[in-house]
Amino acid sequence: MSRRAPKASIDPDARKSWLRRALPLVKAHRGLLITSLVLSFLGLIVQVQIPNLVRIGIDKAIVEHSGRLATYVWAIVGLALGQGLINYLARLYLLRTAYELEYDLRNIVYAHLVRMPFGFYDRVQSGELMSRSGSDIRAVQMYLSFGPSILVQCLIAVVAFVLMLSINVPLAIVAMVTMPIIGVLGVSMRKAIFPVSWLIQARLARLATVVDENIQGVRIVKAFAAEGRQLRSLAESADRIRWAYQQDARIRSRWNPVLDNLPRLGLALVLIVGGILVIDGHTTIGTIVAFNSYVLMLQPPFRLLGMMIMMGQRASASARRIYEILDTPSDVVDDPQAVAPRLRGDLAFADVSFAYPNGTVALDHLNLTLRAGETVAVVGGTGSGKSTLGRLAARFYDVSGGAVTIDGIDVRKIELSSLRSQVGIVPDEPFLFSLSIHDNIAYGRPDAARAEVIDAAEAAGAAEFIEELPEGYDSVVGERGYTLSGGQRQRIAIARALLMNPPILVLDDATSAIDVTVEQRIHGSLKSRMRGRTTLIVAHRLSTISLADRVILMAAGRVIADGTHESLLASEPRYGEVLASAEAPPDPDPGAAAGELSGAERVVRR
Ligand SMILES: Nc1ncnc2c1ncn2[C@@H]1O[C@H](COP(=O)(O)OP(=O)(O)OP(=O)(O)O)[C@@H](O)[C@H]1O
Repeated sequence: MSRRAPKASIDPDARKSWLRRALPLVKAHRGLLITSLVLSFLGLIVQVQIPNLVRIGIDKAIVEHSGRLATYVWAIVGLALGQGLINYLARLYLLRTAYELEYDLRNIVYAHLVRMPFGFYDRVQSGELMSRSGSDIRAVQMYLSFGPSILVQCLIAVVAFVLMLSINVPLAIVAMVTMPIIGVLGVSMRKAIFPVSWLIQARLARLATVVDENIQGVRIVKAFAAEGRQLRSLAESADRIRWAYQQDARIRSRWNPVLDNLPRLGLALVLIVGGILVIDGHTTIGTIVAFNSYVLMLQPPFRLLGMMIMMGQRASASARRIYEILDTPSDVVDDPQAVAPRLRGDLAFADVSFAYPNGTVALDHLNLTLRAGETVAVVGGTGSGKSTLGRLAARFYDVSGGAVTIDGIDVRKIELSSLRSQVGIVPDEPFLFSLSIHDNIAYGRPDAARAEVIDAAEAAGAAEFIEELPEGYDSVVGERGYTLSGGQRQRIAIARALLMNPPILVLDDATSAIDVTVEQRIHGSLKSRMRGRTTLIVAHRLSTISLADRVILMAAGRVIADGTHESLLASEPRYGEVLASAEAPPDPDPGAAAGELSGAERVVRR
């Protein structure tokens, strides 16, 4: 299916009101919107003619016997059919406008989200983002598309009132008496309901977060036998929602009977005043019947006024939240003079300092150079800044001080897409998509041939277990790849990075879940694949460190020692300490013989 780009964007001027900022989007679809509004106005004009025709039919054909009843009946049927057709078209165009607007809004928000830097995702909760890109977009869309249509429907009141005035002035005024009251009460009810419905939305979002965490974290919940606790937190959230819904029901049941019965009061008033007028010979029976219809016909638009005000309040709050995303600039963007060279792989950190957006200092005036083709293991205590090195090399974040360079070029001067295709990162908890294994490995190069995918899988030591799966490379892995063990997922992630053949490869604890014996087996192929490639390995295990030519030891965001494994072992007591704490205790693991540890098992062991 072809994808069309959004037809317009949101006005970037944050000083303007939310509606004015959204105007370019509405204008881009004005053809559809105006067609739907004109059609619904036409429909209303036809609709108000029907009671009038009933009036003439009763008065002429039934009371005065001066016309054929069938003529009026057919005319009414014809008008009703015409109105049905017009309403059908009006609704069709209105819904098309609504979904076109929603499509554009979704694409605008999503295009912005994918451009957001990592720091943004560190701050914002995924549940919150889901809600912004779901219900908030819908609330804005509803108001932009249905708002004008409700206004047009309210015009029916004006048209019908004019028509009633032309028939009988006093009775027209009587018929309209209850309408302003319905309007005012409708608005008051919505005002009373709005805070509660807002609370319901917020609590539903909270519940969604709890459910989301329960599902995402089900392995940890089960591993810690915390089902009871999780259920209690779920019940708490559900309870809060129940309370809010009860408040909503209380307000509605207080207001609705009044709002429902006011039109009946209108009918009674029309009957009594109209009845007197008929008895006195000032009007006809047909007029009373027609005015009855008008009283009933006019009531919904007046009630809609209240709804429109509420929709407006909700849309304004939703728009504010959406604009918050759109107004957050992406600080990691391409420099206008950025280049896209084929990199050799000389990677250098020159006096690099870096703090995460929350202020945590991760690197402190760090200096490190990796020559092209060199394999370096980074060792250090937890939180010493090892993983941060790879994230800065791929420019997931920008340094706070100093510079990261590749082949002497500052990474901020290299086009992001070029940089990221040439710096491959394999994290310790890789993310797999619920696609086939082939597609997961070929994620960075969707056009890769099956032979290349198999070759990468072989180098990563994944080919063997993949071939044993019932559908081999076409097996679809469960959501996030959870049908595979942790080590199997890691090997697929390594294959995914190797297939890209990047000149710089960062293995961030990427073999931590792979059983040592399996790791030993794939060492040969990994080593040959690392040859000629600059490889940075964040390592805890001796077996992994042995893949490297050189080892650096990190502490508190700095390099504190640099040398071969043997020289560090001999000269640097802190190196021995870090290794000892990482290696201990050797675990006589019955599962290890069969393969790797699953995610939950590893969590339990940690
Ligand atoms: N996204 C983040 N937001 C804020 N602080 C972070 C983030 N990621 C890491 N940190 C902090 O930055 C510091 C360095 O983290 P880093 O992940 O580089 O350490 P590490 O040496 O790889 O640790 P480990 O071996 O435990 O993975 C730590 O204090 C950590 O808490």
